[in-house]
Amino acid sequence: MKHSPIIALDFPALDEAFGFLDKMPSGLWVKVGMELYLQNGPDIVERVKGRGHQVFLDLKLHDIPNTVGRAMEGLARVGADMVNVHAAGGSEMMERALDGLEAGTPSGRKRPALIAVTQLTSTAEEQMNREQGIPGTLLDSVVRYARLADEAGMDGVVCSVHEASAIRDACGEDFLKVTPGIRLEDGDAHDQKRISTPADAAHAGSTHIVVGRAITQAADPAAAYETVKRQWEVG
Ligand SMILES: O=c1ccn([C@@H]2O[C@H](COP(=O)(O)O)[C@@H](O)[C@H]2O)c(=O)[nH]1
Repeated sequence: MKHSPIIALDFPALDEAFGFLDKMPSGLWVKVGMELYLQNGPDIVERVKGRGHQVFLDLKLHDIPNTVGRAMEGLARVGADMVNVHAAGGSEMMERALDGLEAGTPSGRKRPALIAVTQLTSTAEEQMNREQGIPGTLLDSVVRYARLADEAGMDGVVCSVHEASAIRDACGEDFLKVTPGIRLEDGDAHDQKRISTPADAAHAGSTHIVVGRAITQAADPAAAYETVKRQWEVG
């Protein structure tokens, strides 16, 4: 199932993020990442949600199982709709993250979706082989992490569009495939290595696309958002 594009609110300050949102339609999916969260604190999530948006809190937790489990218990109270960890932390860490999230979610509130980052979209295969010491193809590594995440009870993964269809085959249609690295045709890749267009993402079976600079740095962000949304919906 395709969800609305998630806009990455990669701004340092609250007033910049809200200034941006003032120009955008209501009822968006937005992503609060480390930049905004660490400089503005947990309240940022409720404040963005108070404006009628759904929030993916992208903190990519990666630590020992006990630490991640306890951190997730706290994060469950912050009010995000989706949170994440790094699959490289291992199955025990992911299981403890899920336990923490379930324990911390206030009664009557839906548990946030929990997804695991496979290989960052800024990682290229050669770099993975050389720097992480993981041999073989990037696709194999991503699918392996996706299976591990599925077995640990995660609701889905963060991957690039290039791996989405293989993950659908391995983990099923309902397993979330949240895909950053989205660019409009001929857009600047910046630091991303595995990029794709919204239409490619729709064809590959992404369930969510995450779009930052292609919208936030556009001359007309609202128009750029509409273009992304149209291409994603039409596929
Ligand atoms: O593998 C990953 C995981 C997370 N991200 C995040 O998505 C956005 C992408 O921003 P762009 O400006 O569209 O490149 C950004 O917030 C990253 O932290 C990712 O890119 N890749």
